[in-house]
Amino acid sequence: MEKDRQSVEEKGYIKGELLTTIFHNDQERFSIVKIRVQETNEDFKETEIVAKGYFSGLQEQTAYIFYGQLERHPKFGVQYQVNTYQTFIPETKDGVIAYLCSDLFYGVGRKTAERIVEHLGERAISRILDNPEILEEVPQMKKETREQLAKSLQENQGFEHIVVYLSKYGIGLKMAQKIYQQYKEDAIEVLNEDPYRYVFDIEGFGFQTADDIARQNGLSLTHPNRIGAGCIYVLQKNVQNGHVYLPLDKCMEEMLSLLSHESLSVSTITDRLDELNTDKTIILREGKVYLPSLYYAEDGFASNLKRLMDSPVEHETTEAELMKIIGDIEEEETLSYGKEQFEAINQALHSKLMILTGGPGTGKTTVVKGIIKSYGAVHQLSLDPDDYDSQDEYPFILTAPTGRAAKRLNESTGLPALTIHRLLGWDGNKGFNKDQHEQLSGKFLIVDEFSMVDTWLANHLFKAIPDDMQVLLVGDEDQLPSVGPGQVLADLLASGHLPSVSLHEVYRQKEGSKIIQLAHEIKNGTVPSLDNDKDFSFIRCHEPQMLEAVTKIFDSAKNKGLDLRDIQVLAPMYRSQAGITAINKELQRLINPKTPRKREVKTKEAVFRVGDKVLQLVNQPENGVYNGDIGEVVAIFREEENTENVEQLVIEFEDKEVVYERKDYVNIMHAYCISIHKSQGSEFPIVILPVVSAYHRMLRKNLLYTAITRSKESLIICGEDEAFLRGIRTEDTNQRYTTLKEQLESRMNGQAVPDPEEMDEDEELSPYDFM
Ligand SMILES: Nc1ncnc2c1ncn2[C@@H]1O[C@H](COP(=O)(O)OP(=O)(O)OP(=O)(O)O)[C@@H](O)[C@H]1O
Repeated sequence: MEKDRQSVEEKGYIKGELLTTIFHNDQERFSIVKIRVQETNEDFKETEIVAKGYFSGLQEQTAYIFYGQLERHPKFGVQYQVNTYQTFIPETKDGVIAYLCSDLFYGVGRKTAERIVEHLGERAISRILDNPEILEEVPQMKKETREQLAKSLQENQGFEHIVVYLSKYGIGLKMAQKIYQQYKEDAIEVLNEDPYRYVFDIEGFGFQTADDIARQNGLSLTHPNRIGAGCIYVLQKNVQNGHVYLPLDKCMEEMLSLLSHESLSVSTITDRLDELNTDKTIILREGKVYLPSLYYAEDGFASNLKRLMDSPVEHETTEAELMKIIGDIEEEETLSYGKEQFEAINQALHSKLMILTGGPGTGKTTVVKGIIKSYGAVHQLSLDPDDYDSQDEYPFILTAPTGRAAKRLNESTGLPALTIHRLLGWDGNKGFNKDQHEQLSGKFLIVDEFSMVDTWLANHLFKAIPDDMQVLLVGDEDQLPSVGPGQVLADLLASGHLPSVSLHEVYRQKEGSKIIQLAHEIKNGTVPSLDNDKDFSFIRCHEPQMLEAVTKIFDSAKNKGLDLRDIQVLAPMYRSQAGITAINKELQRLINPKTPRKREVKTKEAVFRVGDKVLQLVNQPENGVYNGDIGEVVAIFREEENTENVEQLVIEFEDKEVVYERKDYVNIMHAYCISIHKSQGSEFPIVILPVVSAYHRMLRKNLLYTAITRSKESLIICGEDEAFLRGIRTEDTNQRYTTLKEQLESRMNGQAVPDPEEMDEDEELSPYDFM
């Protein structure tokens, strides 16, 4: 600290609190920010100043010391050009209060922080660290808050030192937190020894930052750690694009471009890749480079598929008895199953594992119900969950990858359904409770929306399926593949090793649905007519008129008395004049404008108001909310209005209310308009779909098909015919690199001899260790 103080006095500096970020370019890490000046040795008298420079991870409401020089901009006046900066650790009364009520300390709001300083003085932090019981002198502090604060302070003591150190390299508070969590007090030692380890161990730590630090520390550009980190970085980037592996030559090409240095040859990189493969940092097999988590996930999934396929099916009914059972169900349901549907029911009862596919309205749900009923009848099992208890568990497990898809499955079958994460007991930190050691209990598992399941989740799910369970995978292979890596459903179908039935005949069309007709025309590659119909309209407009068109349509739907949650705008991309961000802003202005009485909170990206429709962006099993859940802001509490003394935003989801604090606001966004990718697994009564040529990079057949099949009652496309027609003719040519088909093939042909060493490794590895 002494050394830092000296440098403060020697160099020009401004110490101050960051008020807002005016501009930020993520790629270049360049920001323009506004600072409230607290102290400076520069010739500057104003209380606020605009500073610009290359920062990463700056936090609003945090104090920094910026080193740089004043500049006079001809248009914007005096600005501060920042060369370096660091987070400021408080030593004054106000500083200690601000620090104590920052996001670092849960449950301490401004009032509590003020009381602490009032009773313990400016040296409060060191006094608490010396003797945590001193907090008992502070009135109105709950025992848990006192204990939590003392514990966090102890943790953060080491943390403060690391924050200051890392900030020299432009590493912000948030990233510093992640780094500290991983290495604790060894963080600095790791950084000095090998900054590239951060790329391996810390999610989101960029190769470029590690490279900058390594250069400053004088590490050679041909250092083996640099090549290793470059490889991991290239693989991680490709996993984000859905690939399970990278062909060696492609990996090499990307690494050469990333590491660009004249003395780095193909042979140096090849040698290094061999070493990385030997110590299992990567897996290199037959010219393919994998991250270990994905190699073992694919391998584990294929092994478990084979294990299940080799287990016998318990089914002792004669064909005649089965015919009778299905006939009785037809009578009960007052329908007659089509040929494909009958085949699907019959085959599912005889198969250990079966895939059921089909477009909208082909009767997938009808068949699922038929399968459950006939399985119940064959095995004389009641379908009523009330007839079971913890000793004798419910035999049917119905599950889906998202909360909304699970809810739909529950509504359409009338049986209990839950998300795969919940089924497997995911608790976020420790991973899944259910696995090969503690498997699921039940007799028949049905997984809906299987096209959304990625390689990692498929591996976890199948590990937990016991030998005596039958499995039905239901999906639509024409929809977008999973957001995570792999194309599990497509690969399983392409392998031809699993029994599968595809339903083609459309039943809902008989009720005259243009939406379903359009979906099937897209699927079959025929040119659809875009004439308006009772459940379909095409409103012609171009990009500049899009915001106006969407808001008008939205408004008129709302004026017809429809619930906000029933009208959904779906768009392919965030940025563009008619992108998701712009549409959300415009719809918020129309639907939920600012009023003097309406409470709101501001973040860097958005303003959230009471009444806003919002989307959850990540899985938070601890709160029971999952990526893709849609809710409404129902209350905003100021910090002085609750016992926790922190600002709170309350969001109501379908069956629960969840409280968000400022640090959680990054996990939500407005949901008037959401991306088509995020809408997978959900359905909405009314879908408004903007399609203009400005989206051309994204417009693909599977994307538009997914969007259209989200609408249940009414679909309104607005935009350009040509853009839409071109989009549905454009196949997604971004083939994902996967080896599931081959893995399965070799096992089914009896060629696979699993390496026992690798199998052991599989036991220890959790894919999420690598995320
Ligand atoms: N064999 C049949 N005879 C008469 N009606 C049927 C038959 N099969 C399905 N239907 C009806 O067709 C409609 C669509 O069926 P279902 O909901 O099962 O299809 P789906 O493939 O699950 O559709 P989506 O994917 O759009 O939810 C329903 O109203 C259903 O009752």
